[in-house]
Amino acid sequence: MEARVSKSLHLTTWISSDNAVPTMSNSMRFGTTFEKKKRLDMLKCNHLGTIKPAVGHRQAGLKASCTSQNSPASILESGTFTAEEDLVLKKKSKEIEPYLSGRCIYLVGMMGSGKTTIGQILSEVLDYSFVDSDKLIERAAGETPVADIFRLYGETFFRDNETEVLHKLSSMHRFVISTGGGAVVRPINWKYMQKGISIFIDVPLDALAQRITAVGTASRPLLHHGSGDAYAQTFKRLSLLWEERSEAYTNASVRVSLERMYTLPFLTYIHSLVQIEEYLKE
Ligand SMILES: Nc1ncnc2c1ncn2[C@@H]1O[C@H](COP(=O)(O)OP(=O)(O)O)[C@@H](O)[C@H]1O
Ligand SMILES: O=C(O)C1=C[C@@H](OP(=O)(O)O)[C@@H](O)[C@H](O)C1
Repeated sequence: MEARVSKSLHLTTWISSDNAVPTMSNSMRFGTTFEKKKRLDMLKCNHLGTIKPAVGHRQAGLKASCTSQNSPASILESGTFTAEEDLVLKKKSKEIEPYLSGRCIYLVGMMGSGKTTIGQILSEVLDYSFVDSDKLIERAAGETPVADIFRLYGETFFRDNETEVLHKLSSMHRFVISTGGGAVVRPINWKYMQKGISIFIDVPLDALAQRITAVGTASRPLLHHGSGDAYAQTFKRLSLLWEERSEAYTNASVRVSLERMYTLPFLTYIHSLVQIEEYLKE
């Protein structure tokens, strides 16, 4: 099956050629070598592949996000933080801004470490746009969920497209990018991510296994398992992946360890910003 589909999803047109942020009309286009059924899916879904532009000046005060459909318009305004915490986060982000110079922020870390959750809030605080690389891959495949991409086309196909997505994103500015947990394994991906600042969200495996067991493994094909104790199996699989990947995570510019504070959201964010600041001022 894998051999019959395009090697990549040709994510060509959603980034404008002059390296500016994508416009509302920049949508993903799909490869011409896809098998017939896939072409039909693509035609059906072609209108979905749009990334909203970075909100440079907060005209609407809200954040464009690939995953915003079911979220409150603004997480910062949703009561996640107290007014005081909100102010502290905004003050810190203002201090960082001149050093950041619009560079993208890549969040890396194991499945369930909170890359998406943290990334959405960081993007709001920094007045960046947020994007989840898995969502871009899914979108380019006609809204095919990651689990189905793995099942239908295999992991190599998924990884090739992950690399292509990161390549395209590497010419962007003012994006916080939540990457898939395995994006760190290919050295070429680091070449792209090093155009921006990468943050490794380091969470203990037992906390990851608890979170993932709570939400199930349906969307995480590498953790699918049969019957038996779900927590034990998830923990075991995460441990194996960790053995393969732990070294690759050390390539990140910054490590945010949530070992002791992963249940305190505000500290997570301020800690991430302070770590970015320290790195940028080095
Ligand atoms: N700091 C945190 N404390 C507790 N649970 C969290 C935290 N961050 C994320 N989660 C939960 O863990 C799960 C995975 O988070 P997510 O942001 O999707 O991780 P990732 O993008 O790294 O896979 C979600 O159910 C989310 O609500
Ligand atoms: O660790 C991995 O190899 C993967 C992590 C997933 O992303 P999250 O880390 O967002 O769950 C997704 O990219 C895919 O299922 C593979």
